[in-house]
Amino acid sequence: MQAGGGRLRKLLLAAAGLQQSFRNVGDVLFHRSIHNHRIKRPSIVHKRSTDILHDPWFNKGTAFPATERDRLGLRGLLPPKVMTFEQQYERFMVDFRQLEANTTDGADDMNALAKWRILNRLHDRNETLYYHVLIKNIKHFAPIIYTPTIGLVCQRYSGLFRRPRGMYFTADDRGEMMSMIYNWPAEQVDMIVVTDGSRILGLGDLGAQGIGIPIGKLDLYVAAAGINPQRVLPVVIDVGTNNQQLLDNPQYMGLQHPRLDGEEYTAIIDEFMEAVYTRWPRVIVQFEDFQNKWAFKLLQRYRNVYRVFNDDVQGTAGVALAGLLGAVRAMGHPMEDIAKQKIVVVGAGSAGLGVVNMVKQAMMRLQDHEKATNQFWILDQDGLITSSRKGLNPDVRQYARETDEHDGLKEGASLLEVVKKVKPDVLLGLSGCGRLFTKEVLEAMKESGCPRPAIFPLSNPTSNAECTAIEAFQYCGPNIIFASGSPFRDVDLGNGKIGHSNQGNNMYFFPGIGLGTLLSGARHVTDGMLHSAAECLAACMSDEHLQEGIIFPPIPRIREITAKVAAAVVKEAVKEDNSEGYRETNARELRQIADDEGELSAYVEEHMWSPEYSPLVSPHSY
Ligand SMILES: NC(=O)C1=CN([C@@H]2O[C@H](COP(=O)(O)OP(=O)(O)OC[C@H]3O[C@@H](n4cnc5c(N)ncnc54)[C@H](O)[C@@H]3O)[C@@H](O)[C@H]2O)C=CC1
Ligand SMILES: CC(=O)C(=O)O
Ligand SMILES: [Mg+2]
Repeated sequence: MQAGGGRLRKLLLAAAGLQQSFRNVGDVLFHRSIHNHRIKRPSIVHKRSTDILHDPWFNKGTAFPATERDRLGLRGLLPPKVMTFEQQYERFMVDFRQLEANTTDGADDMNALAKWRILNRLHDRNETLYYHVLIKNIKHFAPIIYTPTIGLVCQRYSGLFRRPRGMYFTADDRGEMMSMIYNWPAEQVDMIVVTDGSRILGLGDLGAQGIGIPIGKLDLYVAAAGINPQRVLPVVIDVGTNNQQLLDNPQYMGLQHPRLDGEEYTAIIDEFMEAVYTRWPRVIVQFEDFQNKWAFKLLQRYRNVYRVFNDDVQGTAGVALAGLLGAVRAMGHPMEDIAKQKIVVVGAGSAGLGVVNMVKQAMMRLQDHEKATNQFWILDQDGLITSSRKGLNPDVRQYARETDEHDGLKEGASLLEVVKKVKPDVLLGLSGCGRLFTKEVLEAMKESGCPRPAIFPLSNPTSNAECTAIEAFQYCGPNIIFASGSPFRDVDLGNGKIGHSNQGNNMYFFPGIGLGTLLSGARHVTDGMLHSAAECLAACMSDEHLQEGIIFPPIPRIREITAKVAAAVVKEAVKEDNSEGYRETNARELRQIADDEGELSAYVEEHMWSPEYSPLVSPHSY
């Protein structure tokens, strides 16, 4: 009997063990008591003792209350003092501030890397506290877990790697991906950010080390969009690298052969997509930092089949469009006047072309501007693109300037020549090439005649920005509207005046697109949803702020702004009849909710995860 009971217990334990390998999806759910009190529902943990302390999802460290210490076999395994969540937060921040104070003489990047290490260790230990720290200090920490520091982290990732995060699919996994995907411990995944590491920020091909970017983007999904961190998955698809330094580096942790290309490459991405959508049919996949050669092709290949978008092409476009609409209003014109702006874009890659396409569509939407393509002058590394350029792909050809135009600009004209002749209103950099907006270029912009020229050096990280905020204000004058991809400090213009430095980064956009797509259950991410999001982001700014040159909301408001953007996305998806509903809310109910602004924002906010501890109960203890 006893032996049989023992076997049964073993079987039950084995079953529990199996469950252990699947994390308990910790949606924050509240129960309303009969007295209408909000009571936190417990999470069931299929672990005990030190296994709980080593699981960042369940670990509360010193905050485990005495009852849980008894219930979960933790008594004696922690220092005696039971701390509150806020006390833990304070303890972390005190320690962190001490480090900052003690390393101010260190090199900037060492300082930033040290901060990243500390945050990363907290992430590994206690996810709830990590996201609390991140959300409360988003302005201070976004530059660490995201651009610019994450660029440095990616460059050094083979050395920095300690504990795995996310999944690696490689060219060697062909034929295995459909089963590999089940190695991921979460039963449900809502958001995947995937890169092939081929163009990480403006830093080029970093191969498997590019995993830092999906991790950073998904941290923002959690912090800004309230996506449950148990339901996100960062992925790198490693098809090799063409970066010679990585190929030669014995410490490099990726595949050390040249990148696969052509049909071999697409077969790998196809297999990955099929695997992902077989296991999680409703997941949203964000493509990130794919080289230009593949970014548009993959987007076209999948956008009508799966719930996907490309952040560099579409996210950047959305944020740049919102910024330009703001700049037009700051000039004292109505938004529709965007159609009259003369826009010089440096960089004809995924981001540059994505922006131009979306701004063109906005010009046509807002002002029925048939010749919208005429408003753009696009340069790449060979200078101004004209119709006499050989081998132009059709996406770029539509914007190529005619060489017989009255301004007399020739094929390959330099940026300085273009700015001098065109006298643009907007100068936008998405070249990945630092310092292209030279003193002379900026001075020429000052002479353009535009009362408030927009200077947008959007390339990342900071070292790749086309100019700094100080340079822009110094050479182009105090009236400019300035936005950069990575953050710069505001500039002291003297006489108590401030030159505002906006961060024009897709971080204001992609979290709302992802959240809105999720909560609407949209079948596809449509252009209409992207435009509604951009117009919503632009509308977040008051005329007073715009007059001061502030065209994007401050980073600490990112969660509130993301909720608004997500609501605009849900509304548009419903309007387009592209929405299937989400969880218990079906498409019909969602239509009713979307009709009422208050109900819609409550619906969005209700579904945003916040870092809070929930009581833990173990099946072994009842
Ligand atoms: N602020 C933001 O939210 C975002 C910024 N970016 C940044 O934009 C940059 C470009 O990204 P992608 O378009 O994806 O790269 P890409 O590689 O697809 O395109 C780069 C383009 O810049 C051109 N270029 C390179 N050197 C140049 C030079 N010296 N003069 C003129 N043009 C030059 C290339 O010919 C190419 O057309 C990166 O630094 C990236 O970090 C990208 C996405 C979002
Ligand atoms: C911000 C971003 O997506 C990039 O620089 O690639
Ligand atoms: Mg990117």
